[in-house]
Amino acid sequence: MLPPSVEIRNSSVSGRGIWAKEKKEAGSILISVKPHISVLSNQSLHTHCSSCCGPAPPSGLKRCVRCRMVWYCDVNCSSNDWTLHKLECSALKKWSSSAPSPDVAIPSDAVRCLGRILWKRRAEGPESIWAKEIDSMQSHRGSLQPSAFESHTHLAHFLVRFLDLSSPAELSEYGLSTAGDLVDIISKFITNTFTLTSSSLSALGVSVSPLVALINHSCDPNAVIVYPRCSNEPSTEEPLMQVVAIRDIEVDEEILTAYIDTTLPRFSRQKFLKETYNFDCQCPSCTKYSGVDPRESMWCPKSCGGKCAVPTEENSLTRCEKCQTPVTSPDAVLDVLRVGQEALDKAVALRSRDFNKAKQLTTNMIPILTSAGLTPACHPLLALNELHQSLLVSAFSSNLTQSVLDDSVRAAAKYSAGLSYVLREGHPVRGVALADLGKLLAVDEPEPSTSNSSGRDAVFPPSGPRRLKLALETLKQARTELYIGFGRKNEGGEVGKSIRETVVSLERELGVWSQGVRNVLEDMPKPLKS
Ligand SMILES: C[S@@+](CC[C@H](N)C(=O)[O-])C[C@H]1O[C@@H](n2cnc3c(N)ncnc32)[C@H](O)[C@@H]1O
Repeated sequence: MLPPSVEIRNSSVSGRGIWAKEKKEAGSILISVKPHISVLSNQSLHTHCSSCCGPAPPSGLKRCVRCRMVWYCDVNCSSNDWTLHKLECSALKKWSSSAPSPDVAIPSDAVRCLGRILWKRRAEGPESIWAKEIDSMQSHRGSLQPSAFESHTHLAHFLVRFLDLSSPAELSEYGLSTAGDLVDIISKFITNTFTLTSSSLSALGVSVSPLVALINHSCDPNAVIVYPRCSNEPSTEEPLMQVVAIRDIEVDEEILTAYIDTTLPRFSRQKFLKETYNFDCQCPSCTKYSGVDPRESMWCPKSCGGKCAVPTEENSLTRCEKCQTPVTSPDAVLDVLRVGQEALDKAVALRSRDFNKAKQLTTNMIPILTSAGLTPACHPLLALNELHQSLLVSAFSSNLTQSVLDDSVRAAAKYSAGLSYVLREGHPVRGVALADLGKLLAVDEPEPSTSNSSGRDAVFPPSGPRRLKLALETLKQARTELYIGFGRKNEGGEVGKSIRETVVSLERELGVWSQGVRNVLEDMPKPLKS
């Protein structure tokens, strides 16, 4: 159901879209729906519930006893999912028994999601509202990009195997008359699917909502899609998908979200949008960016405080926007950007297989990119700092030393600083990054510095009470941003909730510390009055 404050309109450039009928403030929830279908990724299947998509409850998840591949919070969640799961349960068993190796024993989330769409379509009937809403989603069947042929063919091949179809005639059971109809449903899926995320924005799988899929794209969006998860309890309403305004939206303004990671440089964004969504983005960030784009920026070679655009193959002569000093060795910068991207791709791929190698790569690469002059907002330095922070934090459980903690704080601070140039205030990614930084600053220091010298004070991160004060300020800023990004009504979602307690305990701790100092001062011998 479309809320009364928004409406569907047509645009000559981007087809249908959703427009605001009322003025909406930043942090307003514009749309709140349960997606038609949500499916966990293979990695999340045993850590999250396949019905409400929430994390494992304290008592642990319970596995489906038949296929032994999907897990649920409890019997309520499993029975809520049963009407759909019963259709896929035997298909999952069959797939796994014929899989050539254990790492391909479960079909991808895309194949499982398409399977669920088709099974549900068959169960509801092609004339049902549910099926009509799915059918109404945009398809690019007639104008597929050559680069998309392979992914569509792959998906079609695996889907046919998953549904156990032995002839094209069997497609009719699902309301599809030809192989072209299969391509159509795959194109609808690719064009209109969202990443299902946790309450702290980790990718969990995919979801499909024909209503939210009506929203068009901008690289500088005025709204975001979140799954704030306001209760830890399993619920039939979850996963709840919400579209939240991240800045004030005027009457008759189009609501726009970003389909892609907008911290990427323009070339990568445009390539991805063309290949996956079949359009050339004409948003202001792609066409009218004035000044140096922070995603592709480096510091002035003369350190005047200004920035230069990083050189590209097409334009190697770039200058500081403030003092006009040219970038002296553009080829060296181009090499560093290329090597940095390769290291990022390799570290992401190694992350789950060889954690230490991934950490070594980010540890070695970040100083090279930094000393080449890239700003913390520049790609791929921003992404490397994010990855480095998360790799260091994963090392906490085995070995928390002061230096690992300080390195994590520094990486988190650089990541947050970089994001602040690229994403507007209130973007949930900024809010979560600030919350992570604040929480790291609030971790008990294994070996706090006892030095009060001014030299030590200049070092980042500070130690002792100055560190706690910084933690408190960071968490308060995070709370402000999370209230926008995850919706004011949701009070910042689960991340907002999780930092509230830390803020209270930090205020208490700092209050106790200040009182302690006052007591010591009062106890000091007073100078004798002359
Ligand atoms: C999720 S759908 C959005 C709704 C779609 N406009 C419709 O009519 O159903 C995504 C598709 O909308 C179009 N689209 C979205 N944002 C666009 C934009 N900024 N410029 C041009 N086309 C856009 C593209 O065709 C894209 O593949």
